[in-house]
Parts: sequence; C-alpha cells; structure tokens
Amino acid sequence: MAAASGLATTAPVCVLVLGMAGSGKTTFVQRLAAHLHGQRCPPYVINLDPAMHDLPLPANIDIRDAVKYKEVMKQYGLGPNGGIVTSLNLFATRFDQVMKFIEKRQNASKYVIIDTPGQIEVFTWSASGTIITEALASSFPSVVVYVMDNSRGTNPITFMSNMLYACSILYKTKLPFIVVMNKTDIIDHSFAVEWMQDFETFQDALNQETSYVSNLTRSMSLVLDEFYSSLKVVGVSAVLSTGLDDFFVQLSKAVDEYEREYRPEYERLRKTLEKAQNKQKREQLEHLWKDMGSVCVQGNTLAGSDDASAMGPSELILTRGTLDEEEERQSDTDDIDHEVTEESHEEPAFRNFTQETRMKYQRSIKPSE
Ligand SMILES: Nc1nc2c(ncn2[C@@H]2O[C@H](COP(=O)(O)OP(=O)(O)OP(=O)(O)O)[C@@H](O)[C@H]2O)c(=O)[nH]1
Repeated sequence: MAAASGLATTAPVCVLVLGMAGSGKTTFVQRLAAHLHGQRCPPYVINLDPAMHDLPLPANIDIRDAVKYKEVMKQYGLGPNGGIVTSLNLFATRFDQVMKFIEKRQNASKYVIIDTPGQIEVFTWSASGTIITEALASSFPSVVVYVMDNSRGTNPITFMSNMLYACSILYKTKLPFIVVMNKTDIIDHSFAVEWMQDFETFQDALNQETSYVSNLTRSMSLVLDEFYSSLKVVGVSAVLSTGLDDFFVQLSKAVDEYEREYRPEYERLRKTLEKAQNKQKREQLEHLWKDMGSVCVQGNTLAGSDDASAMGPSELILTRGTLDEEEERQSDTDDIDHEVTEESHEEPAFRNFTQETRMKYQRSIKPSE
C-alpha cells in the first residue's frame, strides 16, 4: 500500500466530518466538494449516513447503496438509531473494500471527504466508527473536522457542552482536530474565539447565567484552557461558501501535525501489531512441529533421529515412509524429492550390507588362520 509505506505526499488527506444533527455537515461537505471541483481538484466523497434522505451531492461511495437502512430496521426489529448503528456495523465489515477504492483513486483525488450520521454518538462511540477511523488513519493522513452550529452556541453553557463534546471526540479519535464554526452568516464566530482566548470574557458571559451549572461551567473553562490553546478554529458559512480558504490553511496545518505526531505513533502501533502477529504465527508453527513430531515418534518412523522437535514439518513428511509405491504416486505431496527419500532408506541398508559382507569375509578367512 503506497500510503502505508510512507509515500505521504501522494496519499490523499481523509477529512472526517463529524457534528451534531443539523449543524450543517452535509451542506459543508457539499460546499467543500464544490470548492475543490472549482479548483480542478475533485475530491473523493463518501457518505456514511445510512438514513440520509436526499444527498445534495454525488458521492463516490454511498453507504445507502450497500445497506438498506429501513430493511435493516425491519429485519432486526430495530428503531431508527439501532437501524443506523447496525447499518454502519454491516458496512464496517466491508470497509477494507472502501480502503482499496481509496487507494486506487489516490493519484486522482487529493482529498477524501467523509460525511457521517447526524446521530454523532453512533459514529464516535461505536465499534464501527472506531474501525473506520483507525483504518483510514493508519493508512492516510486523516483529520477530524467537528462542525458546530455557531448560532446555537451563543449561550455559554450550550457552548461549553459543545466544547466538551468536541474534546471527548479528540480524546477518542486521537487525531488532528479542526472545529468548524458554521453558520457565520447568522452570527460571526468571533464571540466564541474570544471566549476561548480570554477567560474573563467567558466569565462575564457566564455571570448572566443563574443556573446551577454555571459554577461547573466556570471550572470547566479553566480545565479546557489547554484544549483551546492548541485548537484550530475556523468560521465558515456553508450556505455562502465563506471561510473555505481559511479552512484549507488549517487543514494543511493539521496534515503537518498528522505527519509529525500521529504517523509515527500509527507506524509504531502497526509494527507492534505485526510483531504480535508474527509471534503468534511462530508459536502456531512450533505447536504444529511438536504435534507432528510426537505423532511420528509414536509411530517409530523417525529413523536415526531422537529429537523430533528439531525437524521442520517438511522434514517430517519426508521421513513418513509408510506409504506403498502406488499410494506414494497418488499422494498430494508431489513436490517431495523422492530420490532424497529413497537415498535416506538406501543408506542404512547399504551400511548393513557392507557390515554383513565384512563379517562373512572374516568368518571365511578364520579357519585358515
Ligand atoms: N444559515 C445557514 N444555514 C445552514 C448553513 N449550513 C447548513 N445550514 C442549514 O442547516 C440545516 C441542516 O443542514 P445539514 O447540512 O443537513 O446538517 P447536517 O449536520 O448534515 O444534518 P444531519 O444530516 O441531520 O446530521 C439545513 O437547513 C441547512 O440549510 C449555514 O452556513 N448557514
């Protein structure tokens, strides 16, 4: 796999778009795709929302072509959320094929944009979401884009709960992260940026809140200070296509971050996994040798050897020596060198013959002595 082997410059960037229902993910994906088409850099678009009614853009891969969400609900007796989870699980079992499609297209598309279900937890906290994210991130530079409805975040408590969610996704995916504050055509995102950069301003906004969670929110904003300091934030209006240039600047920084910090970690994980798999294979082979060795020793077929485990399976097959000629011809071990096998039988026979001849000769010359 080219991407996996470190040819990072040709590998497409996977942009995983997550966000609460109605935040504008699909509209954002649509605008992003249009923007890239306009720059003669068509992206590869993947829709992972099985319950999407109308996809406003042509997707290269659409989960709805592979899994019929309503059928899944009927067949398994599930509600809408269960149906989405199960559809995604079914799709994840075939994600290796999606990976192959992406690999094939990696010279034609610089970006792979992935739209996810509105029920955000279905993706972020499900096994299939983890499988898909890890499959992408272990082969391609991958970035999580968290789309927020900026107009709904003007309340500091709602803003904080959204940020806590974003933070939890960052911890879960462990990937470079961009927060897209969408719908800036309704309200500019500068208030949110100020809240993140200046603790006092956020406290002032909170002072107008009288609910019991305001104290907790105050403490939380201190806790999130570290999270805010390294966060990439972009204000966007998906309907007006504004802020996209800034988004691509942040995306390029996030890709650098992936190459610098995340790729070595994924490479390390891949090597650990490979080592563990090799060790497992070796152990299985050793068991096989032992098993075959004990069978042959019990059957006394190991002529001239008292250490069965010292031989490999092929050597044990070579010394099996119990088939008659006809069986031997029909056996499926045609690749065995029969001459070698015959030689191994002939050698002790020839040794016996010379010994017997020598004894006969000594007996015959004895009387004349
Ligand atoms: N004013 C404004 N409305 C927007 C913007 N982006 C999306 N919307 C509207 O927000 C609503 C939801 O947009 P979608 O793109 O369907 O949001 P989504 O996150 O994909 O929704 P789910 O599929 O339910 O997860 C639609 O009515 C959009 O027209 C924006 O930048 N500004």
